[in-house]
Amino acid sequence: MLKKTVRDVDVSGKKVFCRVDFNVPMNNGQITDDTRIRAALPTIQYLIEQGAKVILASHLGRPKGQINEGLRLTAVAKRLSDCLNKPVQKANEVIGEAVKKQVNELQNGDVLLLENVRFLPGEEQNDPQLARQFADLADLFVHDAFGAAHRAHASTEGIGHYLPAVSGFLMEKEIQFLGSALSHPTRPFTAIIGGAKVKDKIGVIESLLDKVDHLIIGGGLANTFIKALGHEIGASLLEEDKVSLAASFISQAKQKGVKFYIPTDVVVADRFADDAETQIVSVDAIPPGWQALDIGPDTAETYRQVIAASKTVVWNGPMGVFEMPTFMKGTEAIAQAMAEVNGTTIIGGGDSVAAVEKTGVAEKMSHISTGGGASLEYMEGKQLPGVTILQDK
Ligand SMILES: Nc1ncnc2c1ncn2[C@@H]1O[C@H](COP(=O)(O)OP(=O)(O)O)[C@@H](O)[C@H]1O
Ligand SMILES: O=C(OP(=O)(O)O)[C@H](O)COP(=O)(O)O
Repeated sequence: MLKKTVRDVDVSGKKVFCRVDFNVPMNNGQITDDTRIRAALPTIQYLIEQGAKVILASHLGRPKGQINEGLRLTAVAKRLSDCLNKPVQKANEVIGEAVKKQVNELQNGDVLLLENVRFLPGEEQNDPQLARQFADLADLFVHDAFGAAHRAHASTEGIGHYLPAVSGFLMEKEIQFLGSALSHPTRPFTAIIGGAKVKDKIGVIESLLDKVDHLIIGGGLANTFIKALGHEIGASLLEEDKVSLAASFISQAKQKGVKFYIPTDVVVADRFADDAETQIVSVDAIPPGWQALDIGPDTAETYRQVIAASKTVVWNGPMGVFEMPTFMKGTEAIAQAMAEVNGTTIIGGGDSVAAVEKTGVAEKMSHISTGGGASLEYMEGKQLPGVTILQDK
């Protein structure tokens, strides 16, 4: 079903609540990759040019309904202002009297960024009262946070019950591209899944097994599968209650004729630090107390060959803790392999995109998606709540 976009409505002089995904990778208060900010600029610039009063809202990280000084959006407002080449006002709260006053003082074309919406527990609970408070600030809801479209939260879904809701340009572009590239993928079709959001992503594997020819597992997610094979994984990141699910995916893959790849060797470290002591070990020889923080060289070479022979590759989730140079080689190898594919390559997710940017091969990808979990769920064929809530054309 086609959804209305910001082009289909009159925004001039209107107060527009625009949800964006400014959940950017940060290190010590510094933004390490601003792809998600730049990706939202076309919608924001359009709203400014049309003379809307722009109220931007985003989450940053997972502060779990509490104020977390390290997760304020101050640096984001500054970077946005630099990108737009115009002042961006920043609210110190998500909602309340001070925010209302700031909104009421906005002139046409002004931009105000609210504080991290996840400072309030009502955001993730999709509390109707909070959604109503957001809606009361504005005349229209523009949803441009594709990366958070799989979340039914107050600022991504709830608000749409109280205001006319349309998509922004980024949301529109992501859905169009992913829809057409993945409806009839050229084969072999390979999906690569890694990263640390194991609970969120492991479920996606079930439906991917009906779609792909090869499924490659890496990153923190791989440990749950290594454990499912019966190996000890020391102090590695693990989702204990997902081990039997992981085992069932390994046998389902066999039945369905899907080639399923789990690391055969890993880089282990004696602690979670760039200057830790490291070893490359087989997955059946992870020493007690050590943690797997990257795929090993044999695994990277196997994965490279599978990727190189594919015609469609979708990748979400780094192969290791790429933020630390010591554990970046696996992710780098996969990024290089993706760059050499003669076919369609799609990479999604805040950290995955940052990793590809860091490796310098971003321009070689067919599509860089701002959503990791969102693009996986979209690929599964799931209805994304943040899209469903938008008005039909
Ligand atoms: N073996 C590992 N152990 C712990 N964390 C890991 C491991 N491999 C990758 N990670 C972490 O996963 C994070 C990214 O995961 P995720 O949020 O799922 O990806 P994305 O943002 O691309 O969707 C990175 O911060 C990275 O350091
Ligand atoms: O970073 C995001 O997702 P991603 O890591 O799947 O790309 C989005 O901003 C959603 O964040 P969330 O997974 O904390 O809801």
